[in-house]
Amino acid sequence: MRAIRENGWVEVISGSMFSGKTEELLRRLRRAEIAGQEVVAFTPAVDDRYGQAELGSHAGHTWEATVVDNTAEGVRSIPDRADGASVVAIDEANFFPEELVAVANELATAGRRVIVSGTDQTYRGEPFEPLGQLMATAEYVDKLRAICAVCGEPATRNQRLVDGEPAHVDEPTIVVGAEESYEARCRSCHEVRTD
Ligand SMILES: Nc1ncnc2c1ncn2[C@@H]1O[C@H](COP(=O)(O)OP(=O)(O)O)[C@@H](O)[C@H]1O
Ligand SMILES: Cc1cn([C@H]2C[C@H](O)[C@@H](COP(=O)(O)O)O2)c(=O)[nH]c1=O
Ligand SMILES: [Zn+2]
Repeated sequence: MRAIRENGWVEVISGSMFSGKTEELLRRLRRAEIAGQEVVAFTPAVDDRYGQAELGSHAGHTWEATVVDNTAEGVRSIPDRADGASVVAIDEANFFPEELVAVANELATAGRRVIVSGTDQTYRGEPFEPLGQLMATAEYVDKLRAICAVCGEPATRNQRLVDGEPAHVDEPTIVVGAEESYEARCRSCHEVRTD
């Protein structure tokens, strides 16, 4: 006979910007709370779009969160700060370093339900780590699509715009922003300047 084990696991919610990742994360957290589970949420210090200590969606919904430095040290502080919570949520994972992969898996191995959300592609259309590694090692992955701002087809890509024009390939990878500097686009409509 097999022993009963209290397994934890990692769930990843990914996809383009505006695809509903944060709305989906908040939905899962609301349900966990209704089930009487202790929930803790973390957000990186770099993402100040919605104020400091909350997760926020483009539609304006929020959830109280602990702000963590987006450094290896900050990520390593998550298990201690998660205390006894059985559900650990991490939003905007694309701003965290690769140490997040080990920490998420460590928490799951210790029996926690870990829900990680973040966009999986840079504005260049490349993998946005650590999402690639998280998606590969997670038990559950949901990749959401937004609506392409140009043609209305399902959007999987992140269009960065500078003064209304496609951003150049040599720009920094990390630029915090929302509607003022990004659009969701499909593969055909996505553009990166190379001149
Ligand atoms: N191009 C778009 N496609 C779909 N939803 C959009 C788009 N632009 C704005 N939205 C809004 O964004 C909301 C999703 O916000 P959010 O959960 O914060 O997305 P994400 O976390 O994936 O960036 C949608 O419910 C909708 O109200
Ligand atoms: C594509 C891309 C995005 N970012 C930033 C822009 C936003 O602040 C977040 C994504 O937020 P969302 O909740 O998924 O809407 O990431 C970036 O810094 N670099 C990029 O290439
Ligand atoms: Zn399109």
